Amino acid sequence: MSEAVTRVQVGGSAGTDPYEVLIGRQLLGELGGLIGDRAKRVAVIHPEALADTGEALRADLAEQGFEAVAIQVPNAEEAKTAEVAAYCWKALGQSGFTRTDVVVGVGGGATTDLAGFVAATWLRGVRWIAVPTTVLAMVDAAVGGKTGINTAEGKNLVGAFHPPAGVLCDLAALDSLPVHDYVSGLAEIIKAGFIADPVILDLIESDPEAARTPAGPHTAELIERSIRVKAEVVSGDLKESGLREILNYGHTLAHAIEKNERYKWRHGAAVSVGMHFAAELGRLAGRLDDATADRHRTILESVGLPLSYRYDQWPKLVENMKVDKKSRGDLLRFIVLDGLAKPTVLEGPDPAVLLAAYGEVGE
Ligand SMILES: NC(=O)c1ccc[n+]([C@@H]2O[C@H](COP(=O)([O-])OP(=O)(O)OC[C@H]3O[C@@H](n4cnc5c(N)ncnc54)[C@H](O)[C@@H]3O)[C@@H](O)[C@H]2O)c1
Ligand SMILES: O=C(O)C(=O)C[C@@H](O)[C@H](O)[C@H](O)COP(=O)(O)O
Ligand SMILES: [Zn+2]
Repeated sequence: MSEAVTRVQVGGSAGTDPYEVLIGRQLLGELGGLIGDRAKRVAVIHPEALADTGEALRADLAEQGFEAVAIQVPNAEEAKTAEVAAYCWKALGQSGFTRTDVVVGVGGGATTDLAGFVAATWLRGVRWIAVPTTVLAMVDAAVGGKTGINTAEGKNLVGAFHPPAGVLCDLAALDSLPVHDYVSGLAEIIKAGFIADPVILDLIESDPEAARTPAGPHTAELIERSIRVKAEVVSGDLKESGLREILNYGHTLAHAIEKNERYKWRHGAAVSVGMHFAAELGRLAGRLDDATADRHRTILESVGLPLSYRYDQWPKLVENMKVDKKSRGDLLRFIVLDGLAKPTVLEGPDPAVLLAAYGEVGE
């Protein structure tokens, strides 16, 4: 008997095509149907770490009658470059990829961001399907249509809003994920807890050690709740004209750290430090109560996420934050909390307050 599949709908308002996020096990049988009859060719973009998965998918799609190619890209952030995107465009061109053909991105958030970007830009936009294989990609990166690559100047500076035609979250994929990567994804789950769904925080706090593994008792619920938070936000504001900015909680500093580390840090680890900073900023700005601010440290630390970054790097981080997409002119803007699940924008904080908040984070 097949296990239950949960379906979460995304979009469908304001002229966007709705699509579904499927959460369950053994979901890859759904792929052919999502690709549809109009496609002749399918490109499966996958990272080196998932070479076997990528090849198995390609072979399966070929058996179903598609002209299927597998495009292997580097692991992690090394895939999110203009050079790798160009390599993928070349492979699509050589396969004769047309507007009815489909890209499938299988992997972590770096791979799905790249695959979505390649799909957004090829022929000015072809359909794509996300098959996220990390917890972070399931709960965040693969949902919502933000696609893109990094440049030397900053994180995700080149990209497009291009929602997928469907998202398949096969929980079985998480079993092969290194614990470091699993825990990194918990940062975005905790983010969803602080900005919108505090039950997420209660579930993690009930057994932080168990939350660190896919075998934990609340894994499926944590993933589903986080996807529902993301789905609701992006359904109301696909192109980030307002509400969607709350998903950037902790990201202003996080992206500055990632750039400073030349994209060698895991995104979730940087978001963890970034949320710690945002909590201190909220507290010092007089917005956030002490208990909720302190809760950030406790919960992030309890699952093994980092809280600190190098104090002496502050001037560089400030420079990096200026290219954050939420900036307007010379004004830095941060998402902070007015209380639990009450995200808001803090515009142009006093540099002294920013430094004081970083004083709590820097080591
Ligand atoms: N588009 C969005 O809305 C959005 C949201 C959040 C994060 N992101 C982006 O997502 C990226 C981070 O994604 P991530 O945390 O998934 O990291 P990742 O994609 O870098 O994956 C981490 C590592 O795990 C490997 N891997 C993936 N699945 C595996 C599996 N099942 N078993 C073993 N190894 C596996 C990858 O090849 C990589 O080496 C960042 O670039 C971030 O900017 C985008
Ligand atoms: O979907 C969003 O919107 C987010 O901000 C989710 C973030 O977790 C994600 O890291 C996103 O890629 C950041 O977007 P950016 O526009 O700040 O690059
Ligand atoms: Zn993120």
